[in-house]
Amino acid sequence: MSSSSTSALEIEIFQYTDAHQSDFIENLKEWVAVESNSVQPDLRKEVVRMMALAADRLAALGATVNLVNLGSHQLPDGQDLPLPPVILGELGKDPQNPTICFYGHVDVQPAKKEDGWNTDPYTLTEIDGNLYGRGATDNKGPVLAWINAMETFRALKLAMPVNFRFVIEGMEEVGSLGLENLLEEENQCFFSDVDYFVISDNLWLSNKKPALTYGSRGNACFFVEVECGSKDLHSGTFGGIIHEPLMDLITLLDSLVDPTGCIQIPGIYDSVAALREEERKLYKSIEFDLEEHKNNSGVKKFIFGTNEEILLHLWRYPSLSIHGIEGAFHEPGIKTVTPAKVIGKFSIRQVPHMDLLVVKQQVVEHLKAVFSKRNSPNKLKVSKPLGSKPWLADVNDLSYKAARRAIKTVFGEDPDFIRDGSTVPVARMFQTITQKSVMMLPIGAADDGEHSQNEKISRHNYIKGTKLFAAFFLEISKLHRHLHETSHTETNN
Ligand SMILES: NCC(=O)N[C@@H](Cc1c[nH]cn1)C(=O)O
Ligand SMILES: [Zn+2]
Ligand SMILES: [Zn+2]
Repeated sequence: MSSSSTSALEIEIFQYTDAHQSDFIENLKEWVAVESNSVQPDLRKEVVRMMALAADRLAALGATVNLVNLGSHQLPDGQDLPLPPVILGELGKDPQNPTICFYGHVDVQPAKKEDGWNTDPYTLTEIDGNLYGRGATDNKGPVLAWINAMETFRALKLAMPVNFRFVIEGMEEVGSLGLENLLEEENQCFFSDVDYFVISDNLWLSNKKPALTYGSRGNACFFVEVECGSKDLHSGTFGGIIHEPLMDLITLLDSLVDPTGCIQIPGIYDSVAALREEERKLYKSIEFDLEEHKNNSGVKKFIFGTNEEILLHLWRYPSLSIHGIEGAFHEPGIKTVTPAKVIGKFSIRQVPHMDLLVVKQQVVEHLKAVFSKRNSPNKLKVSKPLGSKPWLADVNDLSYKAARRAIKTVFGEDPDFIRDGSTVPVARMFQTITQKSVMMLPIGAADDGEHSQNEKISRHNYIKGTKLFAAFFLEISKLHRHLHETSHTETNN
């Protein structure tokens, strides 16, 4: 449905988009077919191939594309592995137009059919209006939707209403390695004329209602390692007479959070920004369907029972999750061995105004204190391999106004204004480094299953997302020009 204020130009653009749905879906099929998994080193060549495909598509639109080499990084075994290049692309330099920098990533989380997928994760498959495949929503679909919107203007021979800049990376799923340095280096060059940053790498809060995102949590990832010696031991020969590393580790992991979700590390909540009354009211007014969210998760019961508590704990309080134990036996069957070294992996989602250095110190002190009570002779090591800060935007920025109007035009309703419990490290990087406006404009629905089995984007969201981006180009162009004409007139008077 389109609102009554849809212009003739928008109608022409939307009709083109509808008529070319199959082409746009074919493009997504081609991208999903590339197993650009950035987590597994032996698939790095596929990430590099994916970057080249994305660069070609931008170049076909007439963009100048630079594949920037980021050097290499060290794997846990000490081996050096080249990082995939980052795409810096640009199209348009009209001084009358606003310059929008779009960020996206084309690497994906790992996926195997045997993990429980109903279809091959690398063959985009449409079932009941949903397009299933790894990366369909995170993040290949949204990146292509932006490109489709540009392609529509080009195909209809319409003047581009904005200047485009692109940052497309291939290491987002492992913490955007190497990106921050590049952004700092390019701040006065590539980013110098950017007015607005737009990121489309998160989901709506609802399965059906569009959203605009003005905040995301950061993340501090921790490894806690316990080692008793250089080799695994037979539990019949040594069990009961040694301090087993896995027992030490389980005690340490068990000490982190209580069953109400409250983090047990002393001091961790000390600097969390106090909740303001307007904020509480805002949460009350958001249309959030707790039952729908529960169904999307597949679990029977959440820790919290009200919308407000759930949103507070997802968006503006820290949370701690345990992700795995390296070195512990995890295959089917029985193995009566005690591992010599185990590494527990957990992360703490950061909110304003937590400080990563302070958090690390609190974690280390807590783990050491718990460990010392066990009188274990084993070696304890704690490290923080990755840390990203939270991000919070000003919803009065012009880009939010433009996006809100575009959403109303395309979806016929106002968006929810939401924060995101997950982390898009680049949002905070753009904001801190460039001091420019950053907005997250998601097109995926809450049930898209990012990082999960049977990830999808619906045909509806992919196509409407394409229209949304096109409508956004027009709205931000209008508002930006108006603002600059007004300020120019004021200066002259
Ligand atoms: N859609 C964004 C996303 O899923 N981001 C990851 C990024 C991350 C954070 N810590 C390590 N990686 C997320 O888990 O939030
Ligand atoms: Zn993503
Ligand atoms: Zn992701």
